Amino acid sequence: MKIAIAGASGRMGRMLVESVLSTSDATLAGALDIPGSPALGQDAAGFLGRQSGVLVTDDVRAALSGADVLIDFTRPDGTLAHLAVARELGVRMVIGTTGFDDSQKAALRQAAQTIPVVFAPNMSVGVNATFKLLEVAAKILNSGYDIEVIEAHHRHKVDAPSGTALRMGEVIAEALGKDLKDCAVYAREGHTGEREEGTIGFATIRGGDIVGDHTVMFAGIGERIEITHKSSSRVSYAQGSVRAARFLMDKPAGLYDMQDVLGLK
Ligand SMILES: NC(=O)C1=CN([C@@H]2O[C@H](COP(=O)(O)OP(=O)(O)OC[C@H]3O[C@@H](n4cnc5c(N)ncnc54)[C@H](OP(=O)(O)O)[C@@H]3O)[C@@H](O)[C@H]2O)C=CC1
Ligand SMILES: O=C(O)C1=N[C@H](C(=O)O)C[C@H](O)C1
Repeated sequence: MKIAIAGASGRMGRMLVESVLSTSDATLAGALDIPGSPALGQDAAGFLGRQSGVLVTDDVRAALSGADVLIDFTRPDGTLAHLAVARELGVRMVIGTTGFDDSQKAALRQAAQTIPVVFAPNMSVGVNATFKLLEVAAKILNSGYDIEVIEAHHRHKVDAPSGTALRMGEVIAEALGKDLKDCAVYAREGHTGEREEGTIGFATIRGGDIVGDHTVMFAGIGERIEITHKSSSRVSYAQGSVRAARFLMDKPAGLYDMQDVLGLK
């Protein structure tokens, strides 16, 4: 697999460069970053003290020209711009970026009619297993339990709640036969009144270098159940992304997620 990486000098981009270079069936085919990035013109593996022979560029076409798959962990507007070029060139995409609004998600779905795309808010096997556990828990604890999703991330994260927390909410809502849009409570402040039955609450913590923690609490009377996943390194996201790239190699156009990649559907 010839893999290009967008956001190559970002936190995930660097982890992806390292993962691709250490994967025997993968080669680094391109490294993209945003215009003005100090990484432009540098070797993509320079931060590791290594030479990959791939220079970081802001020329999307050049970065994608020799690639089978683009792995993109950037920002929604950047991802959609890269997706337009990937679609033209027939390059598959693995998208880990979070924070898309509904119209941006619609644009993504449309592009996936032409090229195969894996789009997932969390590429780790552990989080995807947790989604399954939540589905089971929500079905069993379907009444008498108040559901709260609590997430914590590093101080640099720009979107909230995290894409993973939102997906957890969607998985739970779906298991309960609801739409998250109708039952989510994203903020509480001041005189909020009592908790409304059947809602799913979200709480966000931002601080330091926390990689990514998610807890779902099912709070009943006399007991509560908590299902927690904690990331201690971004390596699981990067390895999941490479696995997703491999999955896409023989897939037709369409929108896939990590549950498809891991065979959990
Ligand atoms: N699905 C998953 O498993 C995971 C998803 N994520 C998501 O991935 C995204 C990136 O996270 P992270 O690596 O921590 O972020 P960083 O800010 O560290 O990296 C983002 C990279 O993209 C570049 N960039 C920023 N804006 C644009 C743009 N408009 N167009 C092109 N490139 C751009 C940045 O350049 P510059 O620094 O110069 O601005 C940087 O190189 C986030 O949305 C995050 O939530 C993160 C971890 C796991
Ligand atoms: O920004 C991050 O760091 C992460 N973002 C993803 C999200 O929004 O869920 C995945 C992971 O939690 C790390």
